[in-house]
Amino acid sequence: MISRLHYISQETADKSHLQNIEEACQAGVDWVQLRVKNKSDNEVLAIATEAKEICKKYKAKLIINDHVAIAKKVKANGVHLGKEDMDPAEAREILGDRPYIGGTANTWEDVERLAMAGVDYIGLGPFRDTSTKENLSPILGIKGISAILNNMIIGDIQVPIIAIGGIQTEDIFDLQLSGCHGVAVASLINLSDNKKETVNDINYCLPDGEF
Ligand SMILES: Cc1ncc(COP(=O)(O)OP(=O)(O)O)c(N)n1
Ligand SMILES: Cc1nc(C(=O)O)sc1CCOP(=O)(O)O
Ligand SMILES: [Mg+2]
Repeated sequence: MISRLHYISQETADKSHLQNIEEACQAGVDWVQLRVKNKSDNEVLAIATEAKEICKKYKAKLIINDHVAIAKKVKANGVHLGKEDMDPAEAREILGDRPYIGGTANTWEDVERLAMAGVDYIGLGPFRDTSTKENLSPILGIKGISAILNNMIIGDIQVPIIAIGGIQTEDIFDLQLSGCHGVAVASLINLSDNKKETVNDINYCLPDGEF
């Protein structure tokens, strides 16, 4: 089952990826994407190994951003791959059937391509501007996201869509009404002064149940 809330790790001014992951898990997230940038493969592997232990303790799924070999080594629950990353079909060959493979889309053509490639979910964004990621694709807003979701209905494409990029709690009802399966957030949780309350508020806006 693809969770409706995807928590994305970040280093913040005073906390490491691992500290933020532990706090997010304590606050109740059950899907953690480890997104480490600008570190060597060995450093990412070391962080991923510890992240796996934290996720195991809290029964959360661990998804590794970008690094397929590291996902395999630490027996992560899946990988998230962007346009510049490994092709999802190649990742499937390496990882086998079980792990989740997610892909990033910014356009309808991206969604069609990823659906054909057999990804398990699609991260669709950016919803709005955000300083969490460099070199953002064009901003979609609710109109852009709704247009793509309508095309999916017309084309009978049924891959869960996870909206991403600058999402705040008050955006989530509209995103959910537009047909998104869920949302992915980094700074909303990582910078929160009360992570439990933030996670509860996000979950309140998302329906229960399986896709
Ligand atoms: C759920 C989700 N959606 C999109 C992304 C972006 O992935 P990518 O395009 O590979 O960019 P980076 O995250 O690697 O900068 C994501 N990570 N998660
Ligand atoms: C990792 C990422 N990918 C995006 C995309 O549009 O593909 S936006 C984004 C950043 C998400 O972090 P925050 O919730 O802090 O904005
Ligand atoms: Mg990437």
